[in-house]
Amino acid sequence: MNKSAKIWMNGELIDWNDAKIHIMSHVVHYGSSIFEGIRCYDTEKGSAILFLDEHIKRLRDSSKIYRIEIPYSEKELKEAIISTIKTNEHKSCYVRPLVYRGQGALGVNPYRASIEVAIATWEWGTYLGDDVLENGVDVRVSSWSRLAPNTLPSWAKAGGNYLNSQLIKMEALMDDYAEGLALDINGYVSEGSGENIFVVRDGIIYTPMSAQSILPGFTRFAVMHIAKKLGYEVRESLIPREALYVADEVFLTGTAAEITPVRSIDKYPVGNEKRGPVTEVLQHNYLKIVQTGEDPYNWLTFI
Ligand SMILES: Cc1[nH+]cc(COP(=O)(O)O)c(CN[C@@H](CCC(=O)O)C(=O)O)c1O
Repeated sequence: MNKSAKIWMNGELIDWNDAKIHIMSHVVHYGSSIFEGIRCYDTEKGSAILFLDEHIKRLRDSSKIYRIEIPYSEKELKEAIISTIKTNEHKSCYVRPLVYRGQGALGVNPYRASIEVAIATWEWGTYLGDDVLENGVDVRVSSWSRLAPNTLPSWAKAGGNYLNSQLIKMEALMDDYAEGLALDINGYVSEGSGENIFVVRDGIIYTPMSAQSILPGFTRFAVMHIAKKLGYEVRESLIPREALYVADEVFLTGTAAEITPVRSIDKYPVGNEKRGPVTEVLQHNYLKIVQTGEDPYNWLTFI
């Protein structure tokens, strides 16, 4: 992992190696954290954070769902993020704001634990490996379902949700796949351990509905917006597992994953087993924004 000089913790910028928490923190025992994954890009017009306002709002939403009172305003969090990026002298980086329940008293009851806030930044290349944005990845359908509705809320980006993601990821890696795709409890396609998914068939672009145990991602939003602007029909719909096997194209989207083509699923080849034309044009339009800084949709915050 590419360490940076400083991590912001509760208002202070401290050395990376000193950014520690107590073992008796509630979060260590009960997974009581919420977080965001944000990218700052070194665009031709300068460094810019993609979807900053949206990520901070989703962090706020996650805190509301888990009844966590974040002790900083959205403005203060944004300023802290920008300050941390600049202190660490990043031109581009990945940003991880984290809110967690600290010390106080153990036991499930979270209300007696303190609320702590940290912001880490580091340089993080392509999420699923080098050259995958062009060559794609091999994935499998997981034997683990995505979170069941009304159990762990998938719209909250909470640490505990990623225990399900870890099971999906470990199972995929054990069989030499780059990623696992989970179905929802009804057997319809949901999402990857850390990404949303899109399926292209006969020129129509499909993606699971936001109520199908997914984290409704901003990259998913961006891809849907760009696709509609380009004249594609985009459908949020139930996608049966077998649709994956007869798709013309499949790709994953996420802040870390960006737009990653899928070249095979459960050893079934997808299309020509490489990035398809629809995936390529969407990837080109998405990356053009973060590379050139030309921002027709006002998604960038220049710092
Ligand atoms: C479960 C999940 N689903 C969808 C997405 C896509 O959301 P968005 O980034 O807003 O387009 C992410 C982001 N995954 C983040 C964390 C990855 C990690 O390993 O940690 C990310 O991509 O930053 C998820 O974790």
